[in-house]
Amino acid sequence: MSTGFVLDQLSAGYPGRPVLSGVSVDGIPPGTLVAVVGPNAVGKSTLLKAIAGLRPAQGRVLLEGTDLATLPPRERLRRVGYLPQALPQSTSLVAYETWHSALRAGRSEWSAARREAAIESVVAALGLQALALRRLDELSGGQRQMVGLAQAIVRAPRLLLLDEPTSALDLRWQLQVLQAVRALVQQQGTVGLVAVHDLNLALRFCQQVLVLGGGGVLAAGDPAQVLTPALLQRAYGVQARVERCSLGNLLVLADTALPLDHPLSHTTTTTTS
Ligand SMILES: Nc1ncnc2c1ncn2[C@@H]1O[C@H](COP(=O)(O)OP(=O)(O)OP(=O)(O)O)[C@@H](O)[C@H]1O
Repeated sequence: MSTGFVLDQLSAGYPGRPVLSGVSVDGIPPGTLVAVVGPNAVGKSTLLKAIAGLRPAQGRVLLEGTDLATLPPRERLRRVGYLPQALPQSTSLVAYETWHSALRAGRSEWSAARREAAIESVVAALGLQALALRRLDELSGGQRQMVGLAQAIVRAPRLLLLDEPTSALDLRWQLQVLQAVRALVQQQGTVGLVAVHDLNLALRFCQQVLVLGGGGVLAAGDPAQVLTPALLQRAYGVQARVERCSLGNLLVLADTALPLDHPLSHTTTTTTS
């Protein structure tokens, strides 16, 4: 029985607008956090939605040897946790109730005690104690983003898809959230795909990176090897350096935006059909 996560020739898009064509990813082992990166509109959200089963797609998504398209919707919901890019709706429910709803929908077989324990564990991991009894319509954008993240994680999915989970978070919470997500992924043997714009977060927290470009995969693998100045120029149309900081961590320093018509700029590339 094969383990981990495989994308086999996945194509997805919108009526009259193909976005991704033939995206393949070799077996990603359990316990791996993968950064999905690339310029605006390249298809990061489309990819995560297609994997989650929220957009029609051609090709196969295999998780632990199972083609997700063959699963009944309820079972797919159980195995796949998805955090959309949009912040959770502002409702009068308190955060704790939204986590319970997520468990009722995705883990109805769990006992009440197990559900309570799952919520407590995620609240502790993300540091959300102060938010548990707050109404969503009284929270800031960043606080709502963290509540939504807990909803995706609390069901202990085997595949976690997070679309820009740190976009509304301050510096401290970006670190706290990605540290917690990486630890959960490793402890639970989950595969996590996280769309991020901040390449330094990808370098710091993700074991693999998937760089999208031109309707497919531009590069994939160990972030420290993949995110080179040449790749950054090709993918984003920027001149950038990758240097080690005083702690020994690699950092991307983007220096110059190349002109839009620069021959190596991604902006000259169109998506394939
Ligand atoms: N509902 C939709 N209908 C038609 N086209 C769409 C729809 N949603 C997205 N698109 C188009 O699909 C392409 C990919 O969008 P997507 O949101 O996947 O990009 P992204 O890489 O996540 O971008 P960003 O970094 O800006 O969030 C874009 O050209 C976008 O305009």
